[in-house]
Amino acid sequence: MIQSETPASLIMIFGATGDLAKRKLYPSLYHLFRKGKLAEHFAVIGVARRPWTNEILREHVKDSVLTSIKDAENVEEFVSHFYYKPHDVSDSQSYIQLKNLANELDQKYGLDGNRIFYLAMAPEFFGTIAEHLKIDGLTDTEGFHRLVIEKPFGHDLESAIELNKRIRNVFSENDIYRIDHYLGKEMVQNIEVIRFANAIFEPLWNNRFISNIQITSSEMLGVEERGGYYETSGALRDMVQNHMLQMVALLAMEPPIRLTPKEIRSEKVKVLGALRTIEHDEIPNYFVRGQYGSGEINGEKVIGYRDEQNVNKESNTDTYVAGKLMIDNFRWAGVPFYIRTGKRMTAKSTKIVIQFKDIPMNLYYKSEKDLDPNLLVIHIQPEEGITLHLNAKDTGQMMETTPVKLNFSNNHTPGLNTPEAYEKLLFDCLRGDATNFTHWDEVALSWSFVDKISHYWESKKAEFPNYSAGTMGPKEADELLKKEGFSWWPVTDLDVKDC
Ligand SMILES: NC(=O)C1=CN([C@@H]2O[C@H](COP(=O)(O)OP(=O)(O)OC[C@H]3O[C@@H](n4cnc5c(N)ncnc54)[C@H](OP(=O)(O)O)[C@@H]3O)[C@@H](O)[C@H]2O)C=CC1
Ligand SMILES: O=C1O[C@H](COP(=O)(O)O)[C@@H](O)[C@H](O)[C@H]1O
Repeated sequence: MIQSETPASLIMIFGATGDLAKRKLYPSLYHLFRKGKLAEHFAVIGVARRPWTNEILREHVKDSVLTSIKDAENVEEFVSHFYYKPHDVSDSQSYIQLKNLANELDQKYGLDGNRIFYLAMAPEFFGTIAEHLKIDGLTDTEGFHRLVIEKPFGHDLESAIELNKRIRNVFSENDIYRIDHYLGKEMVQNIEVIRFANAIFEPLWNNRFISNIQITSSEMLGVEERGGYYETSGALRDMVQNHMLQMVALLAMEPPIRLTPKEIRSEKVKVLGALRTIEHDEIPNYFVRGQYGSGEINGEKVIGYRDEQNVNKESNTDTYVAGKLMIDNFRWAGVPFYIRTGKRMTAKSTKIVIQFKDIPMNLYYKSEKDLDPNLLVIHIQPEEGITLHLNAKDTGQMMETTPVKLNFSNNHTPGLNTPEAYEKLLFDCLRGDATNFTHWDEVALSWSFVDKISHYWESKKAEFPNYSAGTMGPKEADELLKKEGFSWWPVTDLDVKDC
């Protein structure tokens, strides 16, 4: 049975003064509190370097909640559960003080020794913090101890293995919750339900009926203040290694025998393991990289990537990636999964388009127009919904066909307010449900796939910039599909208009 309330817990947020905590974690915790999903028995300790007090943190949390939730109520009561501890991540004394405060709050709120350690900090600190939590006794209580880790989980396979070793010395795999916030998105979670709860899709979900699958995640924003981080990452590590490959795995996996984290993960792992390995010189046939130059977004001039703050003037960093993935198994042999993601593109949109094969013959061959292929579009964001593109008879005397759409839109359902990804993920973690977090095996396979591409790219100088801000990426990305008789479905034309 699904628990509707979380167990008593102490949540310790490392990086409590940072951007992620303010924009995502506090509003999400507040939503859980307001919906009655957060147990009355909860306390939060915010941890960071700056010398704040409980009062300053509470004001900060209040501000974060009121900025993002207009009709927030009982905010004073919510923030009264928050405490702050200035901290030095490499000093044992600091952890001992933290432990004393945690033990005190355990008693005060009746938290049963349950603890969640949320590391909302730069990844270089993850290993050190995990080790200190154990050495300095913060995990010495009776209850559960869970470690929530933000991305990026390593920079490549080697660094990810190293990091994993360090945290696994302290926490078991079952207690490690590696966040991929796309797995908390309503429509990403819906992929599984659309596939496995509808008799009409699953029989067609294979290489006999599907011609190709396209996943686009485009952003209008540039790198903003994250130039320093992005220079070491690029779109391949920032988006493909995690979010894009996770969506591929959910679309391609076999039905799990049970809806348990273990069974679902095991099916996803099989997909990632079946990704065709692309060797060095073949990479240009499968992957295209791009970097934005100056251009226009919403009628405003914007600078190119190389002129952004903390970015090298001759940077070779990819801000765009398009690729063809082949899954070499019985179900998917021969079906390309095209992915593309980038910054400073025409629209903010994440969509999945499943294109079905053409019917064997067109009875309406006398018509001027070709029949449009059937498409199933899963709208991840900003609209949330699904659209099925069919052909129907055009009204009138003639037997002409016209494309029609069957739409379901979450955004247009009255009273339905989709929770933020972080709200769902925090709720799951508090309940001990790791389904929508990435298992180490998935992380390792994703890195080994991506490493081949990044090694190749790092060995070659790119002709950057190669797309203007405000466009859908370099022309090579169109050619990638054109040579196989396909083209990218334009994301904005596929929007859900009504339901
Ligand atoms: N922001 C976002 O939208 C997203 C962030 N992430 C990930 O979340 C993590 C946090 O990102 P973000 O909040 O943006 O980062 P910020 O730079 O905004 O915040 C970093 C936090 O770490 C604290 N900190 C830094 N150094 C130390 C130290 N030596 N000891 C103790 N605390 C320290 C800072 O506090 P102080 O300065 O007070 O010490 C601050 O609270 C990163 O791993 C990032 O990749 C992932 C997805 C999205
Ligand atoms: O993880 C990341 O995701 C965001 C895009 O997330 P979305 O929910 O807005 O689609 C991206 O901007 C960022 O660079 C990356 O680190």
